[in-house]
Formats: sequence, C-alpha cells, structure tokens
Amino acid sequence: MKEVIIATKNPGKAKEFEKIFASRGVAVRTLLDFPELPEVEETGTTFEENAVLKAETISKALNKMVIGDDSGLIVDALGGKPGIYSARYAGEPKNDQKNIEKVLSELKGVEEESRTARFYCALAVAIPGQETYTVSGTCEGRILEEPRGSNGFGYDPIFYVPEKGVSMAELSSNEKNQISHRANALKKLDSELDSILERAERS
Ligand SMILES: O=c1[nH]c(=O)c2ncn([C@@H]3O[C@H](COP(=O)(O)OP(=O)(O)OP(=O)(O)O)[C@@H](O)[C@H]3O)c2[nH]1
Ligand SMILES: [Mg+2]
Repeated sequence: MKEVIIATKNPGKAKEFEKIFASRGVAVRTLLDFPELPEVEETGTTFEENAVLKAETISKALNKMVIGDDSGLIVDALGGKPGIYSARYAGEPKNDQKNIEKVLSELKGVEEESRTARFYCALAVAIPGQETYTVSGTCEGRILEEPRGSNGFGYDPIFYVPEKGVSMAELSSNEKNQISHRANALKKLDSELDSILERAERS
C-alpha cells in the first residue's frame, strides 16, 4: 500500500488525514508513529511558513517525502486571532476547552453578523532534493455563542457552518472531510497526488 507521512502530533488532524487518504488507497503515518523525531519549533509568522518548517524538518530527519499541516481559526472581530496561535491560544499546555472559552469570552456582546470567521489550512509538501511547495484551503463560518456537538476537535463545537446549518462538531467525520479547510487544501493536491506518491516511493 502506498503511504504518506504527515508531520503532525495532533490526533484530530491525524484521523482526518487517515480517512481522506484511505479513500484514495493510501496509508498515513504521523509523528505519533515516530516518537523519537525532533520537536518542530513553529517559529514562522504565517501558516505557510510553519507548514514548511514541519514538513522540511521531518523530511530531512527521515529522508522521505513529508506533508506538514499548519492550520487555525481566523476570527474577523478579533483582528484575525487566534490565527497561527490557535493551538495554544489560552496558554501551554494546549487545551481545546480553554481555547474555546477564551474566544467566546472575547466575543461576548458581538452580534451574530459580526461573528464571521474562517478555518485556514496550509499544507507543505517536502520531498528530498526538491523544492517544497505549499497549498492552502479555507472554510467560512461564524462563531456560535455556545458550543454545539462533540465530533471533530479544537474549535469545531463553536464553528457554525452556514451551508450545513450546524456546527462543525455536529457534522459526521465524512461530512467534515468534504467541506473542511483541510479537505479543500488537499483537493488542490489531488491532480498531483499520483506523481507526489510516486516520487515519495522513490525518495
Ligand atoms: O476546530 C478545529 N477544527 C479543525 O479542523 C482545526 N484545524 C486546526 N485547528 C486549530 O488550530 C490548531 C492547529 O495548530 P497547529 O497547526 O500548530 O497544530 P497542532 O499544534 O495542534 O499540531 P501539529 O500539527 O503542529 O503537531 C489546532 O490545535 C486547533 O486549535 C482546528 N480547530
Ligand atoms: Mg502545532
């Protein structure tokens, strides 16, 4: 079976990549399978820079093709925050529940039409000896007043998806994987996926 390595330690992302790639007959391994690998410092100032740091650091360590994912929530009324700081918005160690509470408290009193937000996902593909390239995807929505639903991870319970009429955490994983920022970014790799996988096998 063909295989891709995703430079993530986030179990929520890992599950989504596993499902999406499984439908293409591709197995996924993540950093959860390689505990000995170095920590990647997310020192970039954009999602793209951080995705490249993750992909290239792990690609160099393994001498294999690696995909990095840097993603997060952009809330318009908060000037784009939490943005690249989404994972640890309420401080270390990362805690989804506290992050949600922080966003909700910062949006207290903000009316529905001003609660617009989007998820953003940058993916970087690093192949040994080749130039790394990136793609990105978004998913538009609105921040709810209270959490709804228990699927997904991160901010999904407070992210309302207007086209579906429910929160991201009320969607099944299959439904989320058709409309999410991550899925939309991956769709841009689709036309190249076969050639990427062939190069990965050779690398
Ligand atoms: O509700 C959500 N649904 C999503 O689909 C989603 N995608 C990203 N996020 C948020 O953004 C952070 C990423 O930060 P991030 O890219 O640095 O990843 P991470 O630190 O969790 O793991 P790693 O991939 O770096 O190992 C995550 O922790 C989440 O808070 C999401 N929230
Ligand atoms: Mg991270």
